[in-house]
Amino acid sequence: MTRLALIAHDEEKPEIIDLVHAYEDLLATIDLVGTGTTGKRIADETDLTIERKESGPVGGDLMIGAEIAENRLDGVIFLRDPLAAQPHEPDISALLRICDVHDTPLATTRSSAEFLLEGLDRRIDPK
Ligand SMILES: O=C(CO)COP(=O)(O)O
Repeated sequence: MTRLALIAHDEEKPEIIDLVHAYEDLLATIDLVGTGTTGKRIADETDLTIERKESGPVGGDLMIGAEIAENRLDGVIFLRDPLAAQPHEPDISALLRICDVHDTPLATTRSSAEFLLEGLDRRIDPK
């Protein structure tokens, strides 16, 4: 089954909730995993089931990165706040880097996330 990680910084959480609502039918067919707070918001505010790792700043980003290293993930949507420094910047950099190492599709903005989801949709259900 296709497995996708969903992560958003606090300023971007409304955006990821909106994105998830827009693609809820597709996402219901995908195995979802998220960082702690993002995952809780998705679980509380949609009908989707999502596995929750730790919160990003306390290791969640690294836990997602570990799944990439194990080739368990087909994609990562990580809506980052481009205007605020994060205390766990080294963990964020590690996650982005390991996506590059494994050529795991990574989207860090709304529009690129939509491209990623459309691509996963075509892969799941070729037309
Ligand atoms: O900080 C994050 C990503 O770097 C996201 O973590 P939360 O989903 O727990 O807020």
